[in-house]
Amino acid sequence: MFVSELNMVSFRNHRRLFVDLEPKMYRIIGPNGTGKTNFLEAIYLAMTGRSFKTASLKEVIAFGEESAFVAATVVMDDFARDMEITVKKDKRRFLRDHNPVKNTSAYGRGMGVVLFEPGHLQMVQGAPSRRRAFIDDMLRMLSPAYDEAYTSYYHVLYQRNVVLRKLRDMDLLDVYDRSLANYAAVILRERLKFLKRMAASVSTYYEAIAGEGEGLELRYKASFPVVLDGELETAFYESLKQRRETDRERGRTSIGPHLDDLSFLLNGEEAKKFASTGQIRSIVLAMKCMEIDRVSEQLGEAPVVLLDDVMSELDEKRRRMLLSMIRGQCIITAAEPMEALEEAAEAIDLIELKKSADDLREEDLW
Ligand SMILES: Nc1ncnc2c1ncn2[C@@H]1O[C@H](COP(=O)(O)OP(=O)(O)OP(=O)(O)O)[C@@H](O)[C@H]1O
Repeated sequence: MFVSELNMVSFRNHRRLFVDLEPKMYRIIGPNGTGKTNFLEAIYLAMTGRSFKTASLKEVIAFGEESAFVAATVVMDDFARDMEITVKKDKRRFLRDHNPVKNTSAYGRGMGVVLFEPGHLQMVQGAPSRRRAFIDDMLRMLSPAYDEAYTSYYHVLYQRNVVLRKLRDMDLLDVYDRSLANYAAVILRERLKFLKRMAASVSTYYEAIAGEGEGLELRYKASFPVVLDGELETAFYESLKQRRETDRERGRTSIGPHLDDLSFLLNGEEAKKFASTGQIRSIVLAMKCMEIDRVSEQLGEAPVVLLDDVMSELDEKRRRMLLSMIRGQCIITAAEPMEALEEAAEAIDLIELKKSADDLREEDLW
């Protein structure tokens, strides 16, 4: 899969930019603040309908403008798809092959894009939300059923929390508990199935990167007692029911997939507490390699890979390992030139692109 054309207008600091791309590796090297990450954000947004920088899409509108526009032609299975997003202050429009699409799930269906940015290096030691986000983002891309359960779960969770804080309506709370249990069971089953499948591949990658014969294991840490037979939904509902009073005092739901965590064990010890910086980087890299593999396997073709400023965080061996994992289109940003990139990737010059986009006529863009 690859992006063959990318077009943006009033997108962050890019007033106008148009580029033709091929299914190969590109590098964008330039000083801080030139818009390298914004360029990757535009690709990610055009493919998925979501930004990896913000939940509030209107932030992508260039300062002082009324709207932002980003469009990409994505070639998948030798078939070109036109993806187009317009964001205004109070509304947004998603078009897939020129047809309006209501939600991001339908918009980005079948699109494969893997992002690796410095924040991901916090996956092992950072807050549990980072680990959940890693699994959730991947599963949402791979499984429409997961995506649906995930969106519904957070919607119901919000409503349950409102009832806990403001109302004393037990019947309503019961309706939310049953609904939450239904979505939680889907989320949990899919997460556990996924972890079981990916554990072996992550540990193989880890050994290849670290090369020290250390065993890496992944463990799911649930916030409530998990039963693994068909009773999961009922068991979670009962746990929620028992917690109603405590949850009411706290004003929030104290168990569920929104609080679960993942832990990494190196030779049986918690990596979060004991691993060295190098070992932690190897774990994250192993997770990313697994992600690229998994998305390729699911889609039957290599995803678009976006590497934002991570090369300088990796040593030469890990850089080369990562580059060797990438089969299809990949766009890599860095503030400074580096040997591995000069050899492997073609340059994209944002300044030159901006100059040539200035020559485009208005009607070519909208
Ligand atoms: N909505 C917006 N409108 C205009 N400019 C914006 C907007 N949002 C961010 N910017 C500008 O974009 C620039 C940051 O761009 P970006 O993060 O892509 O830089 P970068 O080249 O990746 O830099 P670094 O190497 O530091 O990561 C900043 O100068 C910021 O002010």
